[in-house]
Amino acid sequence: MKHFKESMYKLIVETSTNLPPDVRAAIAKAKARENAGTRAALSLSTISENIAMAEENVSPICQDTGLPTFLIKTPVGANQLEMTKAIREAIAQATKDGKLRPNSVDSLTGENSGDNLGEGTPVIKYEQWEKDEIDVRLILKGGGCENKNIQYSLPTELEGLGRAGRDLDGIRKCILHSVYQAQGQGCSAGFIGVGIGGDRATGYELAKKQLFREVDDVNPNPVLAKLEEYIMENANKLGIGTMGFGGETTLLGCKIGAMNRIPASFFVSVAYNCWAFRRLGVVVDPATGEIKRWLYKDERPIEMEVKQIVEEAKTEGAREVVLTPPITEEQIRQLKVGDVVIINGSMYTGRDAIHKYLMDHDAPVDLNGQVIYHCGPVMLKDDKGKWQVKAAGPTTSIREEPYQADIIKKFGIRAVIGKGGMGAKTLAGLKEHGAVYLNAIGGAAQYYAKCIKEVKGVYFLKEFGIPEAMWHLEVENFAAIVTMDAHGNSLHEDVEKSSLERLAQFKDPVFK
Ligand SMILES: O=C(O)C[C@H](O)C(=O)O
Ligand code: SF4
Repeated sequence: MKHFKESMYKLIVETSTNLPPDVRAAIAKAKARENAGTRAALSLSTISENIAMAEENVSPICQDTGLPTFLIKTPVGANQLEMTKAIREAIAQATKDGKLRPNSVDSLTGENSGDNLGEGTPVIKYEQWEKDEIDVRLILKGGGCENKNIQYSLPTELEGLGRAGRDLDGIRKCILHSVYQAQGQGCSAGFIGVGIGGDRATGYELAKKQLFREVDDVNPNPVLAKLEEYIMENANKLGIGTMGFGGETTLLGCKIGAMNRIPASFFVSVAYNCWAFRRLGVVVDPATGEIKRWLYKDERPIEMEVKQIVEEAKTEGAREVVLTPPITEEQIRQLKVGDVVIINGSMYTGRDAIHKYLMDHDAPVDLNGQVIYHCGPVMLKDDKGKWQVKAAGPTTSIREEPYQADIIKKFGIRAVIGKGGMGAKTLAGLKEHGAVYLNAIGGAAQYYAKCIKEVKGVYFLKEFGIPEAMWHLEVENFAAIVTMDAHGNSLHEDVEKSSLERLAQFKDPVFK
């Protein structure tokens, strides 16, 4: 097993930087369904470009490299302790090399371990089998989509759909609802794994296991195969679309598994995965630890499609407005939902720790007229001690909802960039104080990293760690869409409302 650690390192880097062919094909198919020039088509073009860039740069597709989760099958008698040790070393090395973001945070102290190792991270699960080879599969599932996982306990009442009973039709309603409630916040279009039955823990485990299936396999259970087909067809009628901007594709894959339950419990558990569905595997020789073959890596003729998509990218007919901070209130009041804003100059990252901190402390810099970017980047110091941006897409903004309006007011911030939209309190704050919310494309971490020309400084790095620190960035041509303006309009509110109306069309029983 001399080469096992090296094989695991290769698997981690490849999973973080190179999306598997089945996922790419699903995204290319989605793009083909959208009308050219729409926001959805533009977003999918950016996503496709980002996928190609990540592969070329051997850098993370998305800055959130998630919770590494390994599923391993070993021959009877394989030394699992030795394998775990090698995996942990490979994880630490990949983190040091900027292929993974340091993502392991002490839940009590908030301290980031810095190397992705800690109590419960990474997750490694072993099973034994009769074959004389080791099968290692890895998923890097980010936090934004993980937060959109949902578990239903039947019977239940669902908004838009009414009563969901303890039968196949109740299950159908839960799954449709799970896609609706995620809106664009888990970086739609997404993939879902569904677990029917079990207890609360094994139900979610079964749901996550479904994510290891190939996107276009057919469920061996004909009842579940029919349900998967139904969900794929109808969830895409909800109109939530890529990033929640509206559009034809909301769901890219649906895989359902079932297990027994005990009489009193009936759970339907849904694991939501963003479009940046990083899942790969290898078959390893148990004697040498070398990779014998890759899994999920069939050859598909999709490269052409990706290139073609990139060429089409500039078809959007929206108004483009260039802004250079500090931005004035007058400039902001002229913007409206749908405008594309191009930022040149300074912006500051700020996410959960910074927002909480700024509520009752001063900012380390003058934020008047400035732009806050909800982003936890992957950063590496080069030989000269200068910070380099390895990946820098937006994080889910709704987590800052309790703070955002107050912080805009307190510091005179004019624009907030993030993804997934924000709520009523922020919308009112934008109107009152003259600010806008700009939606960047979630997961497009290479695309945005390229717009960052320089890291001008960093605050609170020691206190909060790399993802949560406040990074002062110099950007050029950083594009984002106004989805909440200073006049009380919110695209997110509109899409949520219309998708709820559309959800209601699935109220009547289908599976009796
Ligand atoms: O933590 C992040 O960078 C992003 C997160 O995955 C999210 O989707 O909000
Ligand atoms: S930012 Fe979006 S694409 Fe990246 S991990 Fe989070 S949900 Fe996935």
